[in-house]
Amino acid sequence: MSAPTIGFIGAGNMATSLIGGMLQQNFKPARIMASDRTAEQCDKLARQFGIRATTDNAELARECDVLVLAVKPQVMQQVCRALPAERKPGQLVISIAAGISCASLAEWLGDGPLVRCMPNTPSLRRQGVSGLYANALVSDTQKQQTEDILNAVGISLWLEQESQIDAVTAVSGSGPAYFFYLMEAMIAAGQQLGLPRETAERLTLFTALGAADMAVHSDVDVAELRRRVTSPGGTTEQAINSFAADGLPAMVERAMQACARRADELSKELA
Ligand SMILES: NC(=O)C1=CN([C@@H]2O[C@H](COP(=O)(O)OP(=O)(O)OC[C@H]3O[C@@H](n4cnc5c(N)ncnc54)[C@H](O)[C@@H]3O)[C@@H](O)[C@H]2O)C=CC1
Ligand SMILES: O=C(O)[C@@H]1CCC=N1
Repeated sequence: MSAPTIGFIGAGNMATSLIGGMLQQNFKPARIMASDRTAEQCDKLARQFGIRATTDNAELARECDVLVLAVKPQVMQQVCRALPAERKPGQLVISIAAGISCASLAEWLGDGPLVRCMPNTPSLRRQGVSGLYANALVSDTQKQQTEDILNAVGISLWLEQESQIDAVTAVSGSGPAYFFYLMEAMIAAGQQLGLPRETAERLTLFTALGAADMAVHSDVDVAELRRRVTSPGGTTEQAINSFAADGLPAMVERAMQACARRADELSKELA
Protein backbone atom coordinates (compact mmCIF):
# COMPACT_ATOMS: atom_id res chain seq x y z
CA MET A 1 0.00 0.00 0.00
CA SER A 2 1.36 3.46 -0.87
CA ALA A 3 2.15 5.94 1.91
CA PRO A 4 -0.84 8.12 2.87
CA THR A 5 -1.02 11.83 2.09
CA ILE A 6 -1.35 13.86 5.28
CA GLY A 7 -2.96 17.29 5.43
CA PHE A 8 -2.71 19.74 8.34
CA ILE A 9 -5.56 22.23 8.68
CA GLY A 10 -4.21 25.12 10.78
CA ALA A 11 -0.48 25.58 10.25
CA GLY A 12 0.48 27.20 13.57
CA ASN A 13 2.80 26.19 16.41
CA MET A 14 1.74 22.58 16.85
CA ALA A 15 1.38 21.76 13.15
CA THR A 16 4.82 23.28 12.48
CA SER A 17 6.32 21.18 15.29
CA LEU A 18 4.72 18.01 13.95
CA ILE A 19 5.61 18.60 10.30
CA GLY A 20 9.20 19.54 11.20
CA GLY A 21 9.65 16.32 13.17
CA MET A 22 8.00 14.17 10.49
CA LEU A 23 10.31 15.48 7.76
CA GLN A 24 13.33 14.64 9.91
CA GLN A 25 11.94 11.11 10.17
CA ASN A 26 11.88 10.51 6.40
CA PHE A 27 8.31 11.55 5.64
CA LYS A 28 8.40 12.88 2.06
CA PRO A 29 7.44 16.56 1.61
CA ALA A 30 5.30 15.53 -1.38
CA ARG A 31 3.09 13.50 1.00
CA ILE A 32 2.42 16.41 3.39
CA MET A 33 0.13 19.39 2.82
CA ALA A 34 -0.96 22.24 5.06
CA SER A 35 -3.65 24.88 4.96
CA ASP A 36 -3.98 28.05 6.97
CA ARG A 37 -6.25 31.05 7.11
CA THR A 38 -3.33 33.36 6.35
CA ALA A 39 -1.33 33.29 3.12
CA GLU A 40 1.77 34.43 5.08
CA GLN A 41 1.71 31.31 7.21
CA CYS A 42 1.25 29.15 4.11
CA ASP A 43 4.24 30.80 2.39
CA LYS A 44 6.32 30.35 5.55
CA LEU A 45 5.61 26.61 5.73
CA ALA A 46 6.06 26.08 2.00
CA ARG A 47 9.45 27.80 2.14
CA GLN A 48 10.57 26.17 5.40
CA PHE A 49 9.55 22.61 4.56
CA GLY A 50 9.08 22.43 0.77
CA ILE A 51 5.51 21.19 1.25
CA ARG A 52 2.36 22.31 -0.58
CA ALA A 53 0.44 24.89 1.45
CA THR A 54 -2.84 26.58 0.59
CA THR A 55 -5.45 28.84 2.14
CA ASP A 56 -8.14 26.42 0.91
CA ASN A 57 -8.95 23.88 3.66
CA ALA A 58 -11.34 22.10 1.27
CA GLU A 59 -8.49 21.12 -1.04
CA LEU A 60 -6.90 19.09 1.77
CA ALA A 61 -10.20 17.49 2.70
CA ARG A 62 -10.64 16.25 -0.88
CA GLU A 63 -7.05 15.10 -1.46
CA CYS A 64 -5.61 13.77 1.81
CA ASP A 65 -5.93 10.27 3.30
CA VAL A 66 -5.28 11.67 6.77
CA LEU A 67 -6.53 15.07 7.90
CA VAL A 68 -4.95 16.59 11.02
CA LEU A 69 -7.15 19.30 12.55
CA ALA A 70 -4.74 21.72 14.23
CA VAL A 71 -6.76 24.91 14.65
CA LYS A 72 -7.70 26.43 18.02
CA PRO A 73 -10.70 24.81 19.74
CA GLN A 74 -12.72 28.04 19.39
CA VAL A 75 -12.70 27.86 15.56
CA MET A 76 -12.94 24.09 15.20
CA GLN A 77 -16.71 23.95 14.64
CA GLN A 78 -16.62 26.62 11.95
CA VAL A 79 -13.65 24.92 10.21
CA CYS A 80 -15.25 21.46 10.30
CA ARG A 81 -18.66 22.60 9.10
CA ALA A 82 -17.08 24.46 6.18
CA LEU A 83 -15.29 21.33 4.88
CA PRO A 84 -16.85 19.73 1.81
CA ALA A 85 -19.07 16.66 2.32
CA GLU A 86 -17.08 14.89 -0.45
CA ARG A 87 -13.96 14.24 1.58
CA LYS A 88 -11.54 11.53 0.52
CA PRO A 89 -13.38 8.21 1.12
CA GLY A 90 -12.46 6.46 4.39
CA GLN A 91 -10.42 9.49 5.42
CA LEU A 92 -8.90 9.38 8.91
CA VAL A 93 -9.37 12.60 10.88
CA ILE A 94 -6.95 13.31 13.73
CA SER A 95 -7.90 16.24 15.99
CA ILE A 96 -5.22 17.69 18.24
CA ALA A 97 -7.52 20.30 19.82
CA ALA A 98 -7.88 20.43 23.60
CA GLY A 99 -11.43 19.95 24.82
CA ILE A 100 -13.20 19.04 21.55
CA SER A 101 -15.01 15.72 21.91
CA CYS A 102 -15.38 12.96 19.33
CA ALA A 103 -19.17 13.47 19.58
CA SER A 104 -18.85 17.14 18.55
CA LEU A 105 -16.41 16.32 15.75
CA ALA A 106 -18.73 13.58 14.44
CA GLU A 107 -21.66 15.99 14.53
CA TRP A 108 -19.76 18.65 12.56
CA LEU A 109 -18.01 16.27 10.12
CA GLY A 110 -20.31 13.26 9.89
CA ASP A 111 -19.44 9.79 11.16
CA GLY A 112 -16.04 8.43 10.21
CA PRO A 113 -12.70 7.23 11.58
CA LEU A 114 -11.59 9.72 14.20
CA VAL A 115 -8.59 9.96 16.51
CA ARG A 116 -8.21 12.50 19.30
CA CYS A 117 -4.61 13.28 20.00
CA MET A 118 -3.01 15.43 22.67
CA PRO A 119 0.59 16.17 21.64
CA ASN A 120 2.99 18.74 23.13
CA THR A 121 5.42 21.34 21.80
CA PRO A 122 8.68 19.42 22.45
CA SER A 123 7.58 17.54 19.30
CA LEU A 124 9.54 20.28 17.55
CA ARG A 125 12.71 18.64 18.97
CA ARG A 126 11.30 15.14 18.40
CA GLN A 127 10.95 14.84 22.20
CA GLY A 128 7.16 15.02 22.24
CA VAL A 129 4.72 12.76 23.99
CA SER A 130 1.14 12.25 22.81
CA GLY A 131 -1.97 10.59 24.23
CA LEU A 132 -4.21 9.01 21.57
CA TYR A 133 -7.81 7.88 21.57
CA ALA A 134 -9.47 6.20 18.57
CA ASN A 135 -13.18 5.82 17.91
CA ALA A 136 -14.56 2.42 16.88
CA LEU A 137 -14.33 3.20 13.13
CA VAL A 138 -10.53 3.55 13.09
CA SER A 139 -8.88 0.54 11.40
CA ASP A 140 -5.65 -1.10 12.56
CA THR A 141 -3.91 0.38 9.51
CA GLN A 142 -5.13 3.85 10.48
CA LYS A 143 -3.95 3.32 14.06
CA GLN A 144 -0.55 2.47 12.64
CA GLN A 145 -0.62 5.58 10.42
CA THR A 146 -1.43 7.67 13.50
CA GLU A 147 1.47 6.14 15.43
CA ASP A 148 3.80 6.68 12.46
CA ILE A 149 3.00 10.41 12.56
CA LEU A 150 3.22 10.90 16.32
CA ASN A 151 6.17 8.56 16.88
CA ALA A 152 8.11 10.56 14.28
CA VAL A 153 8.14 13.42 16.79
CA GLY A 154 8.49 11.51 20.06
CA ILE A 155 6.47 8.78 21.71
CA SER A 156 2.74 8.09 21.82
CA LEU A 157 0.43 6.15 24.11
CA TRP A 158 -3.08 4.81 23.32
CA LEU A 159 -5.80 5.53 25.88
CA GLU A 160 -8.75 3.31 26.76
CA GLN A 161 -11.24 6.12 27.35
CA GLU A 162 -11.81 9.45 25.65
CA SER A 163 -12.18 11.23 29.03
CA GLN A 164 -8.52 10.41 29.76
CA ILE A 165 -7.50 12.94 27.09
CA ASP A 166 -8.28 15.75 29.57
CA ALA A 167 -5.91 14.17 32.09
CA VAL A 168 -3.23 13.86 29.38
CA THR A 169 -3.77 17.55 28.62
CA ALA A 170 -3.16 18.35 32.29
CA VAL A 171 -0.01 16.21 32.50
CA SER A 172 1.83 16.48 29.18
CA GLY A 173 -0.15 18.74 26.81
CA SER A 174 0.16 21.75 29.09
CA GLY A 175 3.03 20.23 31.11
CA PRO A 176 5.94 21.87 29.27
CA ALA A 177 4.62 25.24 30.49
CA TYR A 178 4.81 24.09 34.14
CA PHE A 179 8.46 23.14 33.75
CA PHE A 180 9.22 26.40 31.91
CA TYR A 181 7.52 28.28 34.77
CA LEU A 182 9.63 26.46 37.36
CA MET A 183 12.73 27.19 35.30
CA GLU A 184 11.79 30.89 35.15
CA ALA A 185 11.50 30.92 38.94
CA MET A 186 14.82 29.08 39.40
CA ILE A 187 16.62 31.49 37.06
CA ALA A 188 15.21 34.48 38.97
CA ALA A 189 16.14 32.93 42.33
CA GLY A 190 19.64 32.12 41.06
CA GLN A 191 20.08 35.79 40.17
CA GLN A 192 18.81 36.79 43.62
CA LEU A 193 21.55 34.57 45.03
CA GLY A 194 24.17 36.53 43.12
CA LEU A 195 24.62 34.76 39.76
CA PRO A 196 24.65 36.60 36.42
CA ARG A 197 21.39 35.91 34.50
CA GLU A 198 23.11 33.92 31.75
CA THR A 199 24.88 31.72 34.29
CA ALA A 200 21.67 31.11 36.26
CA GLU A 201 19.89 30.28 33.00
CA ARG A 202 22.47 27.77 31.75
CA LEU A 203 22.69 26.10 35.16
CA THR A 204 18.89 25.82 35.34
CA LEU A 205 18.32 24.55 31.80
CA PHE A 206 21.07 21.93 31.90
CA THR A 207 19.89 20.80 35.33
CA ALA A 208 16.37 20.30 33.94
CA LEU A 209 17.72 18.46 30.91
CA GLY A 210 20.00 16.29 33.02
CA ALA A 211 17.31 15.46 35.57
CA ALA A 212 14.75 14.52 32.88
CA ASP A 213 17.27 12.44 30.93
CA MET A 214 18.38 10.67 34.10
CA ALA A 215 14.78 9.96 35.15
CA VAL A 216 13.80 8.63 31.71
CA HIS A 217 16.77 6.23 31.68
CA SER A 218 16.64 5.23 35.33
CA ASP A 219 15.50 1.88 36.68
CA VAL A 220 14.36 3.50 39.94
CA ASP A 221 11.47 5.94 40.32
CA VAL A 222 11.76 9.72 40.57
CA ALA A 223 11.18 9.73 44.33
CA GLU A 224 14.25 7.53 44.78
CA LEU A 225 16.28 9.77 42.44
CA ARG A 226 15.25 12.74 44.57
CA ARG A 227 16.29 10.91 47.75
CA ARG A 228 19.71 10.21 46.22
CA VAL A 229 20.30 13.98 45.82
CA THR A 230 19.07 14.69 49.33
CA SER A 231 21.80 14.05 51.89
CA PRO A 232 20.50 13.85 55.48
CA GLY A 233 21.33 17.11 57.22
CA GLY A 234 22.51 18.58 53.90
CA THR A 235 21.48 21.41 51.60
CA THR A 236 18.82 19.80 49.37
CA GLU A 237 16.85 18.71 52.42
CA GLN A 238 16.39 22.37 53.35
CA ALA A 239 14.99 23.20 49.91
CA ILE A 240 12.68 20.15 49.83
CA ASN A 241 11.43 20.87 53.34
CA SER A 242 10.68 24.43 52.27
CA PHE A 243 8.76 23.23 49.16
CA ALA A 244 6.81 20.75 51.32
CA ALA A 245 6.00 23.38 53.96
CA ASP A 246 4.67 25.65 51.19
CA GLY A 247 2.46 22.79 49.95
CA LEU A 248 4.02 22.12 46.54
CA PRO A 249 2.30 18.74 45.90
CA ALA A 250 -1.16 20.18 46.68
CA MET A 251 -0.37 23.24 44.57
CA VAL A 252 0.52 21.01 41.60
CA GLU A 253 -2.62 18.93 42.11
CA ARG A 254 -4.86 22.02 42.15
CA ALA A 255 -3.20 23.42 39.02
CA MET A 256 -3.62 20.18 37.09
CA GLN A 257 -7.23 19.80 38.24
CA ALA A 258 -7.89 23.34 36.96
CA CYS A 259 -6.29 22.45 33.63
CA ALA A 260 -8.37 19.28 33.16
CA ARG A 261 -11.51 21.12 34.30
CA ARG A 262 -10.92 23.78 31.64
CA ALA A 263 -10.64 21.07 28.95
CA ASP A 264 -13.98 19.66 30.12
CA GLU A 265 -15.55 23.14 30.18
CA LEU A 266 -14.30 23.80 26.63
CA SER A 267 -15.87 20.55 25.44
CA LYS A 268 -19.24 21.77 26.79
CA GLU A 269 -18.91 25.44 25.75
CA LEU A 270 -17.84 24.58 22.22
CA ALA A 271 -20.08 21.50 21.65
N1 LIG B 1 0.42 24.79 21.66
C1 LIG B 1 0.41 23.68 22.40
O1 LIG B 1 1.24 23.47 23.30
C2 LIG B 1 -0.61 22.62 22.13
C3 LIG B 1 -1.72 22.87 21.34
N2 LIG B 1 -2.66 21.88 21.14
C4 LIG B 1 -3.83 22.16 20.31
O2 LIG B 1 -3.36 22.43 19.00
C5 LIG B 1 -4.26 23.33 18.36
C6 LIG B 1 -3.46 24.43 17.69
O3 LIG B 1 -2.74 25.13 18.69
P1 LIG B 1 -1.48 26.02 18.30
O4 LIG B 1 -0.74 25.40 17.18
O5 LIG B 1 -0.79 26.34 19.57
O6 LIG B 1 -2.25 27.34 17.77
P2 LIG B 1 -1.76 28.42 16.70
O7 LIG B 1 -2.59 29.62 16.90
O8 LIG B 1 -0.27 28.53 16.72
O9 LIG B 1 -2.17 27.73 15.30
C7 LIG B 1 -3.47 27.69 14.79
C8 LIG B 1 -3.40 28.06 13.31
O10 LIG B 1 -4.71 27.92 12.78
C9 LIG B 1 -4.86 28.93 11.80
N3 LIG B 1 -6.29 29.11 11.54
C10 LIG B 1 -7.21 29.85 12.24
N4 LIG B 1 -8.42 29.78 11.64
C11 LIG B 1 -8.26 28.97 10.57
C12 LIG B 1 -9.15 28.51 9.56
N5 LIG B 1 -10.41 28.87 9.54
N6 LIG B 1 -8.66 27.68 8.60
C13 LIG B 1 -7.34 27.33 8.59
N7 LIG B 1 -6.46 27.73 9.53
C14 LIG B 1 -6.91 28.55 10.49
C15 LIG B 1 -4.19 30.15 12.40
O11 LIG B 1 -3.89 31.12 11.41
C16 LIG B 1 -2.97 29.51 13.06
O12 LIG B 1 -1.84 29.54 12.19
C17 LIG B 1 -5.24 23.83 19.42
O13 LIG B 1 -6.48 23.23 19.19
C18 LIG B 1 -4.64 23.38 20.73
O14 LIG B 1 -5.63 23.03 21.66
C19 LIG B 1 -2.49 20.63 21.63
C20 LIG B 1 -1.42 20.32 22.38
C21 LIG B 1 -0.39 21.29 22.73
O1 LIG C 1 -3.25 25.77 26.48
C1 LIG C 1 -3.89 25.13 25.66
O2 LIG C 1 -5.13 25.25 25.60
C2 LIG C 1 -3.18 24.15 24.73
C3 LIG C 1 -3.63 22.74 24.94
C4 LIG C 1 -2.49 22.03 25.60
C5 LIG C 1 -1.39 22.99 25.53
N1 LIG C 1 -1.77 24.13 25.03
